[in-house]
Amino acid sequence: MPSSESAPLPLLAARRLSFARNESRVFGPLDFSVDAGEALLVQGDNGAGKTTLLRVLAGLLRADDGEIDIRGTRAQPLARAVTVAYLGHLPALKADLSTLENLEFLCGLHGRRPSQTLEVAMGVVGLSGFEDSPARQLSAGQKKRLSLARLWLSPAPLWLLDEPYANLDLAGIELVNRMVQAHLREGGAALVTTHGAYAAPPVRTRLLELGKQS
Ligand SMILES: Nc1ncnc2c1ncn2[C@@H]1O[C@H](COP(=O)(O)OP(=O)(O)OP(=O)(O)O)[C@@H](O)[C@H]1O
Repeated sequence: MPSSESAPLPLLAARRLSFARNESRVFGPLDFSVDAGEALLVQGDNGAGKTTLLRVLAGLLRADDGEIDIRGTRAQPLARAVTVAYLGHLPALKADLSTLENLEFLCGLHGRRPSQTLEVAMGVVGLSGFEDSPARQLSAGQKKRLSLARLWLSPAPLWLLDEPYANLDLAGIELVNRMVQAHLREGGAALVTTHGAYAAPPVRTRLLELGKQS
């Protein structure tokens, strides 16, 4: 007898997803899904297409073929905007605004979890005391931490993290892993790109390897 309760739909599902530049395939066709409460580790060598895949999932690039569903429905721009938080290689900060003003600006654009304050987020990422510093005065690792504070404040359940460990010291790497763990515990999900498994967050993880398909 069929169960009256069906399994929850994956937060994100991709089918036959592929991307090409100048008729040369960058990745795909790929099939994968990510459930709430789990991480998908996207691995591959330099140039394998990890950043390109995340940009396609974030809606910044258009796939050549395939489908992307969010909770079982074809991903429309509005659904992506409220579902996805994208942490790219570049920090996306306003150099002349203070760290706190940057967070205010970004929360104005992307929203904020009501349970969190900007000051608490600054503390979570180890930037207490830097509230009034202009973003341009931050080191590369501090800029990454400020981007992590923005992520921490985001209400979006799906994190797309492109090389989140880059520029971070050991404590920063542990911070990313703790943030991912906490996010997944609260029902979120994360796609994390990395060159190797060395810094993978200790959470329920699926693996997607790019550059291996024929
Ligand atoms: N804007 C662009 N124009 C043309 N080709 C590009 C562009 N961006 C990336 N590529 C090419 O697309 C391929 C995939 O690049 P991508 O940045 O997605 O790889 P990656 O796996 O993220 O690499 P890395 O580990 O070095 O960050 C590479 O061959 C790259 O040269």
